Amino acid sequence: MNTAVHKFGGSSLSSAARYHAVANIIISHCQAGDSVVVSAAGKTTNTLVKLWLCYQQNDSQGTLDVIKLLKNHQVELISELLIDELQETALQKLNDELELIATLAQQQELVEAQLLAHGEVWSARLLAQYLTQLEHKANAFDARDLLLLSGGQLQHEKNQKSCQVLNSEQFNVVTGFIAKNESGETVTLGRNGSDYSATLIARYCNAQSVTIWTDTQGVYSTDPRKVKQAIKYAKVCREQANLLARLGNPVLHAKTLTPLKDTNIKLVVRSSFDSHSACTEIVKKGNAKQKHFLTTLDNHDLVKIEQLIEGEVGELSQLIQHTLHHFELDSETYLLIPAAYTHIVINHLSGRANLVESNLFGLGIVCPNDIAHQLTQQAAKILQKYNINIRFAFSQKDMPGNEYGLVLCEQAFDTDLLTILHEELISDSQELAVVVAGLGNVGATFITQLEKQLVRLNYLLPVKLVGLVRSENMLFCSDGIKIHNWLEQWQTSAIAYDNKSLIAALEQLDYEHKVVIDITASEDFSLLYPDFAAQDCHLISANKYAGTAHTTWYNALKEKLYERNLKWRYNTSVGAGLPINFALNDLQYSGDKIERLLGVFSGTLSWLCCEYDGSVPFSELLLKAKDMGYTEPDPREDLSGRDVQRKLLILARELGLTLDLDDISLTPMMPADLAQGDWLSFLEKRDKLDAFMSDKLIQAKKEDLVLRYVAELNLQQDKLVAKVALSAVKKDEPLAGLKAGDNIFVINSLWYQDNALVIQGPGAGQEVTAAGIHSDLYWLTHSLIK
Ligand SMILES: Nc1ncnc2c1ncn2[C@@H]1O[C@H](COP(=O)(O)OP(=O)(O)O)[C@@H](O)[C@H]1O
Ligand SMILES: N[C@@H](CC(=O)OP(=O)(O)O)C(=O)O
Repeated sequence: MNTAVHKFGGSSLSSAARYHAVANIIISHCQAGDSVVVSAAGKTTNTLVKLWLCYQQNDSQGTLDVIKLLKNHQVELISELLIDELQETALQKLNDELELIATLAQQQELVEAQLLAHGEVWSARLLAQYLTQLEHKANAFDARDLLLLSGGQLQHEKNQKSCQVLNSEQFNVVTGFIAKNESGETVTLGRNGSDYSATLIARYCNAQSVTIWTDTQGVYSTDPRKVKQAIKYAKVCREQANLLARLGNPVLHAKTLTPLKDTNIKLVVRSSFDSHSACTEIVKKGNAKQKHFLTTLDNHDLVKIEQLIEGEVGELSQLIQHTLHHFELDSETYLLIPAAYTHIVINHLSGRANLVESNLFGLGIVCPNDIAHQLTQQAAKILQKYNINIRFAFSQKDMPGNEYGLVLCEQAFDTDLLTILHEELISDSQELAVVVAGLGNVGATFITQLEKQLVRLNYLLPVKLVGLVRSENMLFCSDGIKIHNWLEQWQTSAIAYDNKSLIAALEQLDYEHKVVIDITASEDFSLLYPDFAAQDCHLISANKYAGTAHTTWYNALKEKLYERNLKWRYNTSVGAGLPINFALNDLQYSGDKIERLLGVFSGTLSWLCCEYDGSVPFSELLLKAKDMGYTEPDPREDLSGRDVQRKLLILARELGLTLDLDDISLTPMMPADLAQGDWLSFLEKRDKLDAFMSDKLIQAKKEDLVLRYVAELNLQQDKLVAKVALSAVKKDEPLAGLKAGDNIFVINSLWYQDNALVIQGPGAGQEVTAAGIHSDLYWLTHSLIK
């Protein structure tokens, strides 16, 4: 049977609400037979360690206080999650256990590992009971019945047998972090060790995959809680993940990868807070680019050790329950030890260890071949510039293909400094993958222009065209599509398109940044934007649908993009390449307040209104425009004004207004009943349209006015005016002086009150629209290197 192992860390189980979320993930992502490995809820292990310290210091009041703290937390979880008999039994059991802990403490009989194990026992039991209460078959297992160590070595054969008790008919909720030794005593696998428990159980059960569910969406270039610009990596190779862990990074425990050696068990890190977001897959060597990482170490001591014995680092880590980093430099061996445990290590090594430096803070740099030295020097320079005293800086080859650098300093660096280091050391390593959807006139022109534009973009950041998408086919080439013969590649290598395959192809892209450029006019395609965001793709749209979708959907999309630090540009969805979005944003950023926005936003209706002078019936002009390709296939789509209404909504939202399409009054440029029926039936009734337009023109001429199809947003009055309609305008107004086919935007603001700011020019056309999309792509690329 294909089983999977899912591990939920303390951060995923910190409250009743989180247990509930975890249960939902299990119900939706796991099958019966899967194992769910859990850590202690929230910071329970830290609290248990505190209890152990009080006990050791004979602080009986402190011991009782911490027991009370543990009790309150567990009682709260149980009371919020379980009901009736299940709750009663669980509370009783907890009470008995806490009483026993208190008694053992009083009798000086507490055992450290046995005490620490309670955290995992409580969370496994509670989660299994909660799943049972939700009517799913689940059972809690104590890993001490599954994982045996003898002489510090895991007993693989025995453990494999023991793991056969894991049942294929239910969810098996297993305690992480703990195991037992040959004397039946509890042993722990080291702080953060539940990741290791999960991969061990996966190996023993022959599972297909291990998912480490945590509170970040994967493995990032640095701690995303500290650096907003941290880059989430789609793939990280095992060697680099291991090195990162050995430098003390908490996202994966250092031993996690050991059980996966020589197996094809898939390992992913994903968020239990956002279970649909793209994750990080930890892959075998050669299946991912080498990445750049920064990791920090807090308050460590540097100790020189004589003649390190094989396996001793492991033993010492076990002794202090923390991963220890060791390295050799100038034929000396050094150990980096969390300062609180240095005395234990030095005592244990009785005379073979000397303290070299104490209370150091460190920056670890994990990077591709041959640049660790350069990056370490660069980091040291930056730190010195910020008055950080450096005690030690070196770089090392870890194993073939892996390098790292370590800078040890006297002071801790705050998140601002880490952000600067990230910007200076990591940014250069990034690449942007471009996927273009929609290969019509504008799409094809965009790609032709891209060949030249890449030279400019690559100056900022390496940019590669990796995907082309049409409604029925798609072409993905993760190393980059050769632009000069993309059509040939398309013809030989494009595969059938469907939404699922597109998302899977985006997920596979091993790039720091990805962008989907939507040059389709498809509403269905725009509905995939949240999925693109979940795959960490930036968005550039010429398509207007997402920008004018219902507020709830639109806001949820914006929120999702914001959370992931993703950008969305849609410069060409209004006015093709005209910089109207830039202008509105720029004015607002510089403190201006827009009071009125007026304009002609449709090239087709602009042409029709400018050309129509009554000398020929309006419908004749309309058919001419259709023949010249100026209109939609059914020109009534243009006359309906819906497209203009959408554009006005996009601009209104750019001004921060919360509007929906229905909030913009729309009067089409034709009698309402002409919208019904097919094109031929419309042609039969074209006289009606001619009479409608002729009336409007006669009336306008009488008042010495001209006709324009106008979109208006007026924020001056108490009540917002947002409307789209045919209007008669004065001949000396900017709207009147419009060139046939052009768009015009007239902006009145605090600074442009009487004399409006006017942007005018072609609002359609493949060259200018494609160039407008390039403007967005350039902006995005530039924003990524900042
Ligand atoms: N490069 C990184 N990528 C992701 N998370 C990181 C990284 N560096 C540090 N972290 C930290 O690791 C934490 C997850 O580890 P941990 O707290 O042990 O989770 P859990 O309780 O799920 O085991 C994150 O909250 C994050 O702050
Ligand atoms: N509860 C243990 C083991 C563990 O792995 O926890 P977490 O998955 O929360 O890092 C600890 O705090 O060390």
